[in-house]
Amino acid sequence: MAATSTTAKADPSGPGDRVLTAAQMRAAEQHLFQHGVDSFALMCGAGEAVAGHVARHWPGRDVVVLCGPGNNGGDGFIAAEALRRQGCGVTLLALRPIEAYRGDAARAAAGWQGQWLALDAANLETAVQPNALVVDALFGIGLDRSLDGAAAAAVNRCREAGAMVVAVDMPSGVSSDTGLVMGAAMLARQTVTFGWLKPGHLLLPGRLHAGALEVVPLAFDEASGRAGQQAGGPDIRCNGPASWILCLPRPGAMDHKYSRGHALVIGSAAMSGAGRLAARAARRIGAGMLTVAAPAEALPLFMADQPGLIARPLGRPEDLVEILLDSRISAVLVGSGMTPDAGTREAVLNALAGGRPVVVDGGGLTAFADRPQDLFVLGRPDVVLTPHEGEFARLFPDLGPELGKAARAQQAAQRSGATIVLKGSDTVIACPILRHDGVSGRVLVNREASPHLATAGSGDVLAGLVLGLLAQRMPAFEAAAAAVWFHSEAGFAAGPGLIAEDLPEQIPGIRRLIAEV
Ligand SMILES: NC(=O)C1=CN([C@@H]2O[C@H](COP(=O)(O)OP(=O)(O)OC[C@H]3O[C@@H](n4cnc5c(N)ncnc54)[C@H](O)[C@@H]3O)[C@@H](O)[C@H]2O)[C@@H](O)CC1
Ligand SMILES: Nc1ncnc2c1ncn2[C@@H]1O[C@H](COP(=O)(O)OP(=O)(O)O)[C@@H](O)[C@H]1O
Ligand SMILES: [K+]
Repeated sequence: MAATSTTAKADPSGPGDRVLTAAQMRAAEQHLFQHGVDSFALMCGAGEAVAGHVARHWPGRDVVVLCGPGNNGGDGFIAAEALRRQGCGVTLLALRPIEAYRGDAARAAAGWQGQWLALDAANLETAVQPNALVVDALFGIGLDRSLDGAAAAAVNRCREAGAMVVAVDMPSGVSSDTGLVMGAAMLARQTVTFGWLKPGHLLLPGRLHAGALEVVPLAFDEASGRAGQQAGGPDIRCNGPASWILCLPRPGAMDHKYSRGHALVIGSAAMSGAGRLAARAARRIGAGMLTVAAPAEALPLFMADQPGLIARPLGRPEDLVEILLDSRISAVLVGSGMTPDAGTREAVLNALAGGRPVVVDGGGLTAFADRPQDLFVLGRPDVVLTPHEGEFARLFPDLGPELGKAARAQQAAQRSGATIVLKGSDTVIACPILRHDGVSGRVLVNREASPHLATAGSGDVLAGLVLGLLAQRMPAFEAAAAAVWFHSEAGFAAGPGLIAEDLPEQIPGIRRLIAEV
């Protein structure tokens, strides 16, 4: 079931759940070197770990090792020699002549006792036979341009031959910071990485190229991870209960329905289903009280669906202002199922002016496409914007995919002053608050979600989950992250054939499992 599988999925995230960019990784490495760790010993540890991984998964199999020009290639030489010594048939193809290697990679290359073959078309064709086992040690975190020439030919040959690829650190061709494919990229069955996961292992399409992940800690420890992240860039982590469980609301004996949070959903007549789904989700995640404010003609639909909610008519914009005079309302959702027009814009602005935490979703986001600045209320991290890619592009047209999803969400959070949930199979949650220790902001990447969530109304459920947690006074970044996690767990639990209506009904079971942790 979902929550158990998530526990299993959380294991390979290495020491802690940090995710380091290439620059942070290099800073972590420097920290180790300053504390007496030898760089060649680190490379030997990496290469031997790769050899161990291959020997464990494919005992006795012949293997082709492809070595690039830098330290990733260095890891490859060490792995190749370790496998050769264990008696495996190893064919090694190197992108450079041996005399071109420098530093630790040169030392590792000198230790290779087998035949030196150039990585060229002829050798590739001979060595990479159908179903070959290939260790990809071409490029790791040092990839700085698109693959071409022999490296691109190696990717093509492995693909043509249906080779089983084990990637060293990164599948070559995938940017470790963005997860984007640079020209061409290996499609690995498994990736063995060092220290911590990199954003490119989690973000699409990199996640699909990396396959199953194994993180080998080597000498990296908490202090070097912290030093790495403090060197610059965001504090990126995998989204999971560790990031928010301490502030997940739990009802107590002294609670009553109002103290558990009074959530307000602004519903629409045109697409009432969105508000109904969101309301259901907010209640299932624990909001004690839920009011829907919607055009009078839609109210019977809400009431028939859910006898436990309160429905109030919303005719003129002032009605919302009046409803918000009720100080017990502790969070508001606006935009789900609403048309992106001037009326919706006014509703969003009125909701924001109410001073309560607000989730702005769907039409509430697109309504600001031609004036995004009007939506950006700086200093309001309790405002959560939940765009999918299309909505994001309308609000932040200059933050294009080439920046990578983690950086895009982080920059959007800084610009808007709001908590950002950039949705997808690799949903990223970004906090606008800068940390005191020089780390430029917190970012969580949701590792995986059920593709069955790609169905109409699923985003409305997510918005309702965020609302329900905000209403219970969970801090916005944690509420958004927990909602994304519950949503993806609900997707796994409901499984094939799920419709959005199923998702809120999965929440109590998942919540129960969390309580047991
Ligand atoms: N940083 C660490 O903490 C550790 C790093 N190790 C290994 O070292 C790797 C990083 O090594 P490097 O910094 O040398 O980087 P890489 O070996 O990933 O690649 C850099 C080299 O490739 C060249 N290059 C980059 N893109 C290219 C392209 N598209 N076509 C042709 N050449 C290209 C660069 O000019 C440079 O020579 C890691 O990925 C990992 O495998 C491990 O040995 C142990 C720990
Ligand atoms: N392929 C996918 N795999 C996993 N999750 C997905 C996938 N596609 C969409 N989702 C998730 O489903 C939800 C869809 O939201 P959204 O696009 O707003 O749809 P709607 O407005 O129809 O509810 C988001 O939470 C998103 O992260
Ligand atoms: K690689």
